[in-house]
Amino acid sequence: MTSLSQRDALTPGRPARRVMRRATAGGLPGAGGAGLAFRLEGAGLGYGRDAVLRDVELDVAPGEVMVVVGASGSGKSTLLRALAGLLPSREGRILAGGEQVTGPSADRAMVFQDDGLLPWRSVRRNVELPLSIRGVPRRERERAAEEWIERVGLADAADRLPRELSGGMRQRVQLARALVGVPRAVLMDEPFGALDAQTRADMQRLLLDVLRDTSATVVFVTHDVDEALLLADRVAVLGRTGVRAVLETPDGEKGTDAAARANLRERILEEL
Ligand SMILES: Nc1ncnc2c1ncn2[C@@H]1O[C@H](COP(=O)(O)OP(=O)(O)OP(=O)(O)O)[C@@H](O)[C@H]1O
Repeated sequence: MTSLSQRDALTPGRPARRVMRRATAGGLPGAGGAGLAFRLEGAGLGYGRDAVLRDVELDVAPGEVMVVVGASGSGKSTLLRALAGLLPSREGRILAGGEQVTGPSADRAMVFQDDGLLPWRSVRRNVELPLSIRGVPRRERERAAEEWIERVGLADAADRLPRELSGGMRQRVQLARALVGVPRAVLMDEPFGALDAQTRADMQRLLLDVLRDTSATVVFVTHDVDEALLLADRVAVLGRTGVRAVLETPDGEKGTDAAARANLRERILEEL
């Protein structure tokens, strides 16, 4: 069993504070639905002969923002890949919405640090992509893309190519592309890691703002403890081979209670 300290034992199925967020499905057919619950049961993950994470027990409640922190190489991206269905578990089970994860799904959108946008497609066409793949009729996907491009503040850049955008703008496109299809979960791997401090703060605010209107579950990987405190409902700390602790952020608006926040920050740093 992974070393979850007693005081930090997670509560399986704990209702997320943000479960009641409104889904902006934008009328898309087959889109949306409640946030996805994830469950890892004795999961073992690794590459070839090398085990990275062993015997991981973790529950992510529908609609919550679970931020995963840990030292470099502790397996944060590995965990995220497994939730995305890009890496099979070697032991135990990984469940999404009660079903075993066997591969990627449109229900689970990913956002990476390096933007992964298609360089030959404009902002507009990149944002439409998940809807095109799903066969959403042109007019509907154009309308949904337009709405999200506006939402992330890129209305004036909709016809530009990715190379004509700043790093922060490219991450805005990624965010719009991830959310346009109204996924049930968004898996984010250090999405703001390469941005300067000011752009990063802007993106964090934008993310909190757009998530308020979705019911998607979010699993967000970061190195940055302050980013974790700002965004998380709960923070999972990875140690050498597994989840060391799962810590709840204070109730109320995230990050507003300075003393509780400082205390939690200390505890996260102790566990790292
Ligand atoms: N494709 C791969 N093939 C083999 N080993 C890999 C692969 N990807 C990652 N690893 C190894 O798995 C371990 C965990 O890597 P992972 O990228 O998940 O860690 P991380 O916590 O996300 O690190 P960082 O914070 O530096 O991004 C590392 O030892 C890494 O070298």
